[in-house]
Amino acid sequence: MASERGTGPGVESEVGRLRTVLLHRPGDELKRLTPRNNDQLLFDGLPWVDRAQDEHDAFADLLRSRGVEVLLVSDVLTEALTVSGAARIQGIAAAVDPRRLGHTLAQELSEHLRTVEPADLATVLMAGMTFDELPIGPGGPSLVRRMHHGGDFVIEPLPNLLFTRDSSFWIRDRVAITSLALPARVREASLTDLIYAHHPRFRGVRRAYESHTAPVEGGDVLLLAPGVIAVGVGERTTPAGAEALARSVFDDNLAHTVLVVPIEQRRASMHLDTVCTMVDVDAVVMYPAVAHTLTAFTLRREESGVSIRGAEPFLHAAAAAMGIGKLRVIDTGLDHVTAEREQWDDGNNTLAVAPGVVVAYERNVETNARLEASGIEVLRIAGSELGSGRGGPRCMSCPISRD
Ligand SMILES: NC(=[NH2+])NCCC[C@H](N)C(=O)O
Repeated sequence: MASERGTGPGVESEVGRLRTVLLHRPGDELKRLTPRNNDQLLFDGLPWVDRAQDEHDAFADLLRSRGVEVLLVSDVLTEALTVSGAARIQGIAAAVDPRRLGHTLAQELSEHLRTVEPADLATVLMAGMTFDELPIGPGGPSLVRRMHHGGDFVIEPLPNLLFTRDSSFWIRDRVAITSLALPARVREASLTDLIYAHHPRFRGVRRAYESHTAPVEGGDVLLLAPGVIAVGVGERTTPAGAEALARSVFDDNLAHTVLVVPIEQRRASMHLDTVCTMVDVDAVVMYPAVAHTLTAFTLRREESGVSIRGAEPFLHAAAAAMGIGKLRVIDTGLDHVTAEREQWDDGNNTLAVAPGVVVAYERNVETNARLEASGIEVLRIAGSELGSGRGGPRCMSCPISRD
């Protein structure tokens, strides 16, 4: 079981020594991708699954070699489903959609899934199910069953589960279950919700941000310093989501300042962490094209309510909120084309395992060289297959405990 307790949960920064992290080893859900559905499922190609798993294993091993405890979604999900009947009911209810299946089939399928072993149920919840795979006999007549093609999904697969950053994140000792913006990802949060509600390891953990309406995704949330959070607003997190998150962290005393950062609404910059991640307590790596144009609204908790200032340059607003003279930007100084290519390949999407030590994709040769020239230690991983989902080391990890 992955449930022996290591360090207690809690995350207050982007860079404190990483103790425990939640990853998802890509599995059968990636085998569902075809040239017809990959766009909708938010992959830019069809990854070679075995190789993606090798790359991911190397990523997890690298983290372990640095003393990080790695929890895998499939393990904690299976464990939660094993110990809790309520978890099973919750997972099944979120996966079986009567609007799509009709009542007859939805009921039959739910009944069947209640009898399935936890590990197999976990697989169905992650990898989905096709009509061909429906294990149940004809039962009552179902027009739905007759009219769908065998390869159609009875339960949609969740290939983006790989990006554990987006479906939950921690602020201090609380976990936030996010509200994902795009249909292909909405159900992911039902699994993180289930894990944190029912896994014995997380018993008693309180929630942050309980709004399940306005979209907020973890890739948009950066914990710049204790009490200071940056939230990107663009393709995923909405203004209403950022506002709701700010109010909620103020109410719960988890932060005093939230910087709301508008980012371009396009795929290349879908989350704030695709253009900016922290590499040290006072340093970020940023996509050069936006480094000096990014702005921020500063929301502050005041006695009289919430004040809003700005927008003003992000780097100034951030340094002021963090109480430091200057937020260092590692100047990747790249020419436009290289910078754009490496941004697309998640060169700015680094995961800090300690201040000044980051995991990065090896393919972003120039960005990594600049990071090293600035004194940052870069731990390189392969990502030729993992990267086809457009996510790097930060997106693929949800820190649960940092010093
Ligand atoms: N935090 C991140 N940048 N996550 C990347 C998520 C990639 C995923 N394919 C999506 O489009 O949603």
